Amino acid sequence: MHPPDGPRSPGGLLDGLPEAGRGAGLRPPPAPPAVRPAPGATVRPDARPHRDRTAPDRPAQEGGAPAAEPAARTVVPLRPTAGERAAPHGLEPPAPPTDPATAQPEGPSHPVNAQPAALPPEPEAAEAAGAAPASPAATEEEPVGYDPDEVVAEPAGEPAAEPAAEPAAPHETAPSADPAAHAYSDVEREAVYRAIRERRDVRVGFRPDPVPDDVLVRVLEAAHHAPSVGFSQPWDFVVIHDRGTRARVRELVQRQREAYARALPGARARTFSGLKVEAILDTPLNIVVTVDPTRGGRHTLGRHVQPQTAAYSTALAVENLWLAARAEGLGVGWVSFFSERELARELDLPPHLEIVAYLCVGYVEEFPPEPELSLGGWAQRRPLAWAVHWEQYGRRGLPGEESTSLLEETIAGIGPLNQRAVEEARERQARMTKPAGSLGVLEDVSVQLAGLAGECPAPLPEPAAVAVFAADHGVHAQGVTAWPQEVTTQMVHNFLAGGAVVNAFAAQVGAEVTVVDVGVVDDLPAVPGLLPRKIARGTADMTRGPAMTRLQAEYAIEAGIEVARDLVAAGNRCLLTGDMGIANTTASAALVSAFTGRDAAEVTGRGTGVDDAVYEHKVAVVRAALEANRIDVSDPVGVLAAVGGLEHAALAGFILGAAFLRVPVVLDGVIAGAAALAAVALAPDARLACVAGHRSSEPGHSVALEHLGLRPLVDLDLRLGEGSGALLALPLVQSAARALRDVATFEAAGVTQSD
Ligand SMILES: Cc1cc2ncn([C@H]3O[C@H](COP(=O)(O)O)[C@@H](O)[C@H]3O)c2cc1C
Ligand SMILES: O=C(O)c1cccnc1
Repeated sequence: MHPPDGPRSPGGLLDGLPEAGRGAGLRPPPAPPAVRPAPGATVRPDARPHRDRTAPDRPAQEGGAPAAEPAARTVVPLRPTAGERAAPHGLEPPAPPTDPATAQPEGPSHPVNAQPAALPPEPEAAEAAGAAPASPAATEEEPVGYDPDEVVAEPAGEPAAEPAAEPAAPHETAPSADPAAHAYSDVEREAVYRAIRERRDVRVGFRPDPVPDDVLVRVLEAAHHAPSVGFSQPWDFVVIHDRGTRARVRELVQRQREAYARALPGARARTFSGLKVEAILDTPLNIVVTVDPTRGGRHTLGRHVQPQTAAYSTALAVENLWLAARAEGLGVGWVSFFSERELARELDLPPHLEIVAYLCVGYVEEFPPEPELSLGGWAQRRPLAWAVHWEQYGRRGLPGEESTSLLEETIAGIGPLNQRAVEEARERQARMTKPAGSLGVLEDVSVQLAGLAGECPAPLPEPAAVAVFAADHGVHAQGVTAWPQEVTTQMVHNFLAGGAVVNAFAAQVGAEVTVVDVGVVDDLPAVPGLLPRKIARGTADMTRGPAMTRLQAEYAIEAGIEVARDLVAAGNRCLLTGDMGIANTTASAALVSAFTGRDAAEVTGRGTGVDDAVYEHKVAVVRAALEANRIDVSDPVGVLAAVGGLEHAALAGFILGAAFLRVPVVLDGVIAGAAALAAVALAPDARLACVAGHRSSEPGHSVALEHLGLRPLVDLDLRLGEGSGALLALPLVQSAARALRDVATFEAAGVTQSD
């Protein structure tokens, strides 16, 4: 599946990002957040340390809507901006630090195929960089004996090994000024980090060779030295060689695997069918790791408020076992496709035990350089920078970097198409066995996808995921729709039960449906498939002032960015927009009018279907909302806050997130079009990641598409939303990509070209 110009790296979240795209300037700092909750319960705490918390509250307008005028904002300088950094998420592996004990790696890690940033270099590299080689003492084998006293002081109190280069006993060493005096030698540390880096969940390529008893004891000793809550050591290890037992366990696993496969959307199911999930019979032994949640008696220190810490402790034992196994050259595969009770019965375990892990252990032909699921395209490694927050969740940045908001970082990372890939794609289209231009708009789509991915041909845009952002609208109170507000909640339940149009279309084209609650009035159940990201219980009535506070709009945008990141990290290569929110065509019309300058009457449609009288009223409501708020298109977040919905803001973030990740985003109807106007106002190059799935019959949608310069792929008088139009376009986008990838050239197929 490599492009014709030779092998490439496995392809990370940010691979192919043209450097030109990294330095896009930041917008001027957004105007200050008016830190006030909207009427109704504000669900997210409305403050962050890096945002201005001192902005005085404004008196609420009648109806409780927050005031429009912003107060002064504390601007936190960004040093450097994400765009100025050499590689915000580490396109390069880190340069070897000269002293890994103290030096910070220069550059963050490659998101997929390099060492994590915190991990020092290979031993050779460390030595080449001037690190001291190991003394012979360091390589002498220590007997691995079990000393309970050692472990009582876990984990911080465990005696640190003396640096190998200075073999003096700790009590003889003069107090050192160096706080890292107890660090291991470079070589020892590298060995620790190497085991962590190269540990793999192995499922293929096991050898039948038996595992010698002494090796197995060492590995189990390592597991047994794990930290545990209240030093309860709640684990046990059942070592299984018996082939009959393993064959029966494998049958249980097979059944679960089949049930899981049946629940997968098409594209996922295809990838999954090629994935191995267990090596129960391929390995010479299996180890069942159990937890006894009662071990240690009634008063186990630390467990009484957090009973789950017993299982956590046992998981730590599994990790110790796994790392030790890696050092011994043993592969370990953790099988989780089983019903715990079924397996416990099969293994005749005492009923008070629970199973934490079922491990397949054996020597391997090789350790894959990356997780098998990453190499197989199932999921990708999240960059460390996504996971590190300073002082408060949401303030991101790696140590040594200035923290930045997700929105600022995302905007700064959105760039133009990769021109080399664009030209290669155009040139290839001209050589494909078809008359030039005969695939019409699909040729442009294929070129866009190549430019976006930075490689020609682009990866196929599958698997694909539609995110349906759901929220309610204060403007519903103005009587702009025939449907009661509770239909938003009811439809969310319908989506989750698989009964809506979005589900039917997604099933047809093999896409996954994720519903995101960013602002539904009602409480929603915690169920798989629903992401709870409620920012507020609906917006305020925009005819009386801003629909949201600025901070709520920012939170919603960031929620959308996060959803895009998560879906892409989970292996999706194409995102689709979806929406649900009774009355959201009214907010869409206001946004389209605000961003395009067109009159309310030109951009307001009948939504779910309203009669002439309600339609006239709806136009007047849109106009009133635009008059009640200060509209400044140079401040897109402010516009979203004024007349948008929480789902519009989240969709804008979702589009920005896709553009940042250089993954195509197929837009649905008027709600997505309105959100895309905001996204493109924030980052003009975000448009390059967008494919207009269809043209809805809402007039505001055509206006938005025209303003965005996007040509819709499907035009079928749809006016539903939910993601329906985007899903219908998905096979077209995928076909465009596949044609560029698979169609032979005239030279290759021996077909004569026209003169
Ligand atoms: C049963 C039902 C299912 C829907 N699915 C999408 N929408 C669409 O219609 C709503 C917007 O239209 P308006 O602004 O006229 O209220 C949104 O929820 C949108 O997703 C639906 C609407 C209804 C009633
Ligand atoms: O065209 C749309 O996107 C649309 C129309 C009506 C209701 N919801 C969405």
